[in-house]
Amino acid sequence: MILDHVVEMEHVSTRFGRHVVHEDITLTVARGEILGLVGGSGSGKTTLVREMIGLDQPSAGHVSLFGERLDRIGGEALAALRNRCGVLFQGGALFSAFTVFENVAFPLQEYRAIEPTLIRDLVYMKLTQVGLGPEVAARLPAELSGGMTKRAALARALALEPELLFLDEPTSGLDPVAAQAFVHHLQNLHKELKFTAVVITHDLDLMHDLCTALAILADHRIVARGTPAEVATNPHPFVQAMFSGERGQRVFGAMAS
Ligand SMILES: Nc1ncnc2c1ncn2[C@@H]1O[C@H](COP(=O)(O)OP(=O)(O)OP(=O)(O)O)[C@@H](O)[C@H]1O
Repeated sequence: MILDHVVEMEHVSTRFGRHVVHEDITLTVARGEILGLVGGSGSGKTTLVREMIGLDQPSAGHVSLFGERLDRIGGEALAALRNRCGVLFQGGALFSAFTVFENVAFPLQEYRAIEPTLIRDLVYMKLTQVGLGPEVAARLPAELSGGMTKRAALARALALEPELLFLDEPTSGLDPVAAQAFVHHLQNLHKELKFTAVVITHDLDLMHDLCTALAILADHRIVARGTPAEVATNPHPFVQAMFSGERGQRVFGAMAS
């Protein structure tokens, strides 16, 4: 069977001046998988994701999104590809002066010519999908709890029914109970909507419960890539520090030993 690759990065190197971030990275994201992108602070996770959607260009190598080489297409074609992606930024990043309704409606008004009544129905549908009641629609972001903010931001990221979802530390700032509920919700949505996702995370529970694959970024390269169970047994020192510690052992148990 030929795997359908949503993202393909080939021999990607990234430098900012003399500062080397990535060196010869080859990484694919298969349709339907939830790939956890894991690495230390400053290891280049965000930059890698920005390159996947053409917001940054690598210094060498190339990136394909939905089978199209990003270095070979123009602005309009790139915008069309980006519209097939949803992004959940770290911390939610809702527009603070807009209500939840207006935040979720924004991509629908911006990118699609849709009747106002249909927009209203779609917004309420998205809110239901992420587990928010209609009473939340009129609230401002400042009036939401951390968990509700994440859910509202997820509703906005899902507004255009993306094939590919980028989640930047989706559980950061949530207490363990809210984090677990959010991950559980993402799992159910993934079953229902069958999107592909790339998740930047440091959360071992999320890696264990949500990710179908992990890619570990260290020493400017992808040093491990595979199922969470495969990656947990990788001998690279960064991987071992992460998975063999007390918390890693508790979450991954026998997998990492
Ligand atoms: N536009 C830029 N100009 C110069 N340096 C940059 C730029 N963008 C990123 N960097 C540098 O590249 C490195 C990787 O940054 P990046 O944000 O991708 O890391 P990260 O793994 O996402 O970090 P964190 O987990 O802390 O968010 C950092 O040293 C950062 O300072």
